[in-house]
Amino acid sequence: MNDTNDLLATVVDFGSSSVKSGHSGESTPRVFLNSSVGVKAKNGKLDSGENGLVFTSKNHEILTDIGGAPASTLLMNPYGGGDDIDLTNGGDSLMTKIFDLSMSEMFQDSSSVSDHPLLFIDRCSSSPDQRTKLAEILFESCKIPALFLGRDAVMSCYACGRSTGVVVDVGGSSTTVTPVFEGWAESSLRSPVGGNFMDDHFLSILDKKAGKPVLPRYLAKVDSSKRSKLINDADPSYHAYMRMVTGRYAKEIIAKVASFGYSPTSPSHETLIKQTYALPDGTSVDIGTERYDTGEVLFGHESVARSELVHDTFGSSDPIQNLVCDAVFACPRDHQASLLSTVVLSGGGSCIPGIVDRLRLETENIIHAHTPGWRVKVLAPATTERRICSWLGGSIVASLSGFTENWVTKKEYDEQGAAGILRKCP
Ligand SMILES: Nc1ncnc2c1ncn2[C@@H]1O[C@H](COP(=O)(O)OP(=O)(O)OP(=O)(O)O)[C@@H](O)[C@H]1O
Repeated sequence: MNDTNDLLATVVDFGSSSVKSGHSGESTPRVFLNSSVGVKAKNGKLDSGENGLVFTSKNHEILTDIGGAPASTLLMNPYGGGDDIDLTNGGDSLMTKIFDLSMSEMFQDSSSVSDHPLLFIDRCSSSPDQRTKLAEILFESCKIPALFLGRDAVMSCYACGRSTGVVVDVGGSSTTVTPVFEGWAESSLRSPVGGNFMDDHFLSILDKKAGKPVLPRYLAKVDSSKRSKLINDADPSYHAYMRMVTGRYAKEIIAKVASFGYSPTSPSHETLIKQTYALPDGTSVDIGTERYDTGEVLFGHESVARSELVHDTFGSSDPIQNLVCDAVFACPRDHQASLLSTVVLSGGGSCIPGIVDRLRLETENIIHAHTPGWRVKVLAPATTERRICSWLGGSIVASLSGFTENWVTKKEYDEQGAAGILRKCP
C-alpha cells in the first residue's frame, strides 16, 4: 500500500437497513446496498444448525435484488434484529459478503479495497469486544490496509460542522439519542421505534383502510387462484419483508408529523384533504388524518402509542423528546445548555416532514418545566444529507489532511491487536 497520506479513504456506514459506501471527500455515497439479503444454498438445500441457519459464504449465494428473487428465498440481515451486527453464528461471514459486494460495486477491481484505508462507522453503543471483533474481520477477511472506527453520532455532529450536540438518529431498527461533547460520545439511549417500526405501523393503517391485509408486490399481480400456493411456498422472512416495504413506500410518501401537536378531532385535521394512495394490486385507499398517526408513535401520543402494535411488539417505548431530555440530564450540568442548543437530526427515519418543529416544541415543553430560560434548537440538514448524516461526517473527517495519524495500519494491528484499535478508536 502507498502511504495513507496519498490515498482517498473508503467510508462505509453499515446500517441495519442499508449499507452506504463511498469515497472520502465526496458528498454522497457511491453505493447503497440493502442490508437484508436473500440467502440461497449453492447445493439447493439450506442446512439448519441447532441455533438456526449458520451462514457460510462458501456454501451460500447472496441475492441483493430481493424483489426479483423467488418468494421461497430466505432473507437474512447481519443485525439479526439486534442492536449490533451479529458477528457470531456465521453473521461475520454474512457481513463480510455484503461488505465485499458493496466494494465490488464501488471499485471495478476488488483488489482496490486493499489499497484504501477504511473509515467504518460504528455504533456509539458498540462494546470494546464488538469493536475488536469488527476490526479483526475487516483486517483479516476484508483485507483492508488501515482502519478507523468512527462513532456514528460523532460523525453526524461533524457532518453539521459541530463537535457538540445531541444526536437523534432515527434509523431502521431503532431511534438512538446520543449526547456528543467536544467530539466525545456520552451514553446513548435507545427506543425500538425506528423506521421499520413505522413501516409496520403504516402498513397496519393500509390494512385497515383496505379492509384486508394488503397484498405485497410479489402477490399483487398474480392470479388469485395461484396466490395461496405462492404464499405457502414463500419463506416467512420473505413475506414479512415484502409486506413491510409495502408500508415503507407509502410511509415515505404520505406520513407526516403534526408540527405543532396532534389531535384527531382538531378542526384543522378534520378538514384535511385526503390523499389517495394506490396499493400494489391497483386498488386505491384514501388517507386522511391517519397520515399523522405513524409519526405520533415517535412522540408517544397517547391514543397512538398505546395502540395494539406498540404494546404487542415492545410493551412500551419512550418518546424521543423524553430520550433527549433524559440523555442530556445524565450529562454534567454545565454541558446541558450547549447540548440542547444543538439537537442534530440524523438517519432516514428523521426525514419525515414536520419532525423538526415538533421535536423542538415537545423537548422545550419538558425543559421549561425545570429551566424556563433554556432554548432548544434543532439542527436538521436537508433530507438528502440527513439520511446519510453519519456517512457524510465520516467522509468529511477522513478527507482532512490532519487525519492521517488516526489510521490504525495493518502493521500496527498485527503488532498491537485489540489494544491498538481501542487506543486509536476509543
Ligand atoms: N423521506 C423519508 N421519509 C420517511 N422515512 C424515510 C425517508 N427516507 C428514508 N426513510 C426511512 O429511513 C429508514 C432507514 O434509515 P437509515 O438508512 O438511517 O437506517 P440504517 O442506518 O440502515 O439503520 P440503523 O440506524 O438501524 O443501522 C427506513 O425506514 C426508511 O423508510
